Amino acid sequence: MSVPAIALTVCSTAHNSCQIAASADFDLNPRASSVAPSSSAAAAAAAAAGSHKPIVGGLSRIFSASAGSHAADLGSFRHDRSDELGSSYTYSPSPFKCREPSPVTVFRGPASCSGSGSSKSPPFVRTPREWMGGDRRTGKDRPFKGFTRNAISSCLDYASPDFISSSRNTVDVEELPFGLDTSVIDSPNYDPYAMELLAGAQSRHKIFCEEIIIKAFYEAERAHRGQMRASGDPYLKHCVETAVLLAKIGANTTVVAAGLLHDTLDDSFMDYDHIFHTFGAGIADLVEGVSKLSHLSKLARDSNTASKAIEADRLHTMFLAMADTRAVLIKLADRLHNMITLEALPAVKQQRFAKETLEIFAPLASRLGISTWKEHLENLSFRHLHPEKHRDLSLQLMRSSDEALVASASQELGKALTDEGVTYHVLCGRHKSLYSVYSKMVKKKLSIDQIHDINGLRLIVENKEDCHKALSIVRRLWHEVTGRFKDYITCPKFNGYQSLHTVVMTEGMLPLEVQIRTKEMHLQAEYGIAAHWRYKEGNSSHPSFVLQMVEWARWVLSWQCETLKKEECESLGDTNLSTPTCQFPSHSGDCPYAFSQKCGHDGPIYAIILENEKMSVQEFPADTTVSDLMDRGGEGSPGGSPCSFPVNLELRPRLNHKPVTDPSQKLKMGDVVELTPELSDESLTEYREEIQRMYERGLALSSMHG
Ligand SMILES: Nc1nc2c(ncn2[C@@H]2O[C@H](COP(=O)(O)OP(=O)(O)OP(=O)(O)O)[C@@H](O)[C@H]2O)c(=O)[nH]1
Ligand SMILES: Nc1ncnc2c1ncn2[C@@H]1O[C@H](COP(=O)(O)OP(=O)(O)OP(=O)(O)O)[C@@H](O)[C@H]1O
Repeated sequence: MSVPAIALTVCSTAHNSCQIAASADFDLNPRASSVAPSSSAAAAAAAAAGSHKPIVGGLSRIFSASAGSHAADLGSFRHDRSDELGSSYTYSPSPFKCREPSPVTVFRGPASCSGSGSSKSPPFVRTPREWMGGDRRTGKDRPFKGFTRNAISSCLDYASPDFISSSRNTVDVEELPFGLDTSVIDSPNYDPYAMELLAGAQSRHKIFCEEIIIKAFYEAERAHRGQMRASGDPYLKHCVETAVLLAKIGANTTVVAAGLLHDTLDDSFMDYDHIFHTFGAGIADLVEGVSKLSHLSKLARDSNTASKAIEADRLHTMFLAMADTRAVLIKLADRLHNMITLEALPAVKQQRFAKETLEIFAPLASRLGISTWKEHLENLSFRHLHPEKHRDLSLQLMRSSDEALVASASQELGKALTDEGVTYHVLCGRHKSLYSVYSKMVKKKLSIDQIHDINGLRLIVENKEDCHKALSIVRRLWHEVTGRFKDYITCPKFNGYQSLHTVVMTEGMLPLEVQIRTKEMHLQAEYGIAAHWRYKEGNSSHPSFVLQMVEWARWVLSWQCETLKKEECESLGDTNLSTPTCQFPSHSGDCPYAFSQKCGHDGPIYAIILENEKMSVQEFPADTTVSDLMDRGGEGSPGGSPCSFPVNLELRPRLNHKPVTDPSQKLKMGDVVELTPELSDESLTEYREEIQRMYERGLALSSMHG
């Protein structure tokens, strides 16, 4: 596939730069540093992602004390679905729930939705101005009025150059650019913690000052009010943290708003229509996409798909193929925050989530090129799956890696290159992540002392000649370790990978791997056949449509993450910010990224087959219909349906939770097909009788208890 190089370049290093920006937030983060002669992507991303302006004075201070440390978060976790419930849960359904709510959350205190659960009409049918009710005029009896208004005014004035000196620290609600639900703000049960969360988010990323984001925040607050996580944290915190993760990798307002609302469909009274009417189709579809992915993930977890390599691999592909890539991004952020706060769950569930994260979500992050998230997900999973190994290796790594080494070596090399007149595009470094070190030791049966790339530098120069000049400078600066030099430029790897590699000994007697390549070689190493995610996935051979799809997904993300894209383009000396010619996710016929056009007729389809509540991810030819699926009964398994039902039982297929009315309907990637044997009339009668008996027993019991 011909892929415009620059757009793809952006994605890759953009994520490297955000790796740096995000590193302040996570203690398990890969520590990376970079020096670039042109505007440093790292510094710029750090500035964009971590702008800590004191916009709400005391508020932001309160927040940073509590939310700045993720260690403090390690007590909370979102319970993912009904089966995860322990007996300690209380659950109070709202009359406004449009779909069966998932008992994911623990409801404490007044278990109402939006504080309006007792109202006769859904709160969101009122106009925004109607929300301004009585005490808006009087200004009385608003427990957190000043508090709330300060937060809001600060955020609205945030971009103003004279904000700091401005004496105006409140704003009238009339001035807000959209109607605010003041019933939420004024509710006697209102928790100031929500405003602290908003102010804290604003201090961490300026996107939280945008109208649409504030609006999404209030809707999320309304939806999740009264819901708590297992740790005791308000549920809203999870939504905010998910959105902050997205903001920090440069996601745009649509994605961040959908991140705030990502659990509303599954875990609150809110429905698609409400989100659609309030925010439009873009955000509503994304939230729905995340909900769909959550359901699939739950099915996969129940069926232990993570342990079945082929099915797990199909699942990655399916996730990318069936949903808007941005929904996958939100799901990944959701999972990352859940992993950060995994401690609150019982050990068995920690294991299950950690395994699924390692097998399904970390590879997805890798495919999308979000290396920071990938490493976090892996490290956190590793810590839960192998706590002792994690601890031992952490201790060993403290000896083998030096925080300052990569940064100082990078500076030293940068200076030497400049002195010798060798121009370069990027000079960056990284410390190998804990899990990556562990995997390499296991895979290659090595001790930690035999891992030479724990500290690494990468230099991207203009041409081959400069590669060799740079190599000789490296050799002059440090002692080269014998036998570690590899010239993949003269002898490219079988997949076309090209680069010069060497290992040198630094002053502190720690090895340092140096990779030197040109821009073109780097693109090949990030996006071509030699792409890093494929290299890391090892021998797995993917159909071409999967490769195209991953390329497309990565590119779309880089396009969605505007900040990063721009910075990265600049850091590679290119400002050609090409945008797609067609509207995501559909493509015009001539769109070079229209992978679906190419694979539409001959690419296989992966669908989820549910039988007897057991799930499998199966592959079918492109044109498979529901009736083909039914007819396959007996082909694969003697006397059975595609999986296990005997042919003499008529199956009642349901496609994506609805009965199939047209069996000639074609299956699509990611479809969920339920095959349930038809119950005989006698069985149905028995079921009805049993239900009647249960009902009567219930009546008798309730009359006994008055
Ligand atoms: N993207 C990409 N990177 C590669 C590929 N092969 C090697 N690399 C990079 O180069 C590094 C070192 O590779 P090699 O010099 O071949 O080293 P090795 O044979 O794996 O042995 P070690 O240095 O001990 O890991 C890896 O850690 C990767 O970062 C490839 O096919 N694609
Ligand atoms: N010497 C280096 N300098 C800078 N970045 C590097 C270097 N080596 C690898 N990277 C990048 O660091 C990220 C993490 O890579 P990781 O350490 O997990 O694997 P790897 O070193 O590339 O491969 P392997 O573990 O097989 O040696 C990837 O984006 C990779 O491209």
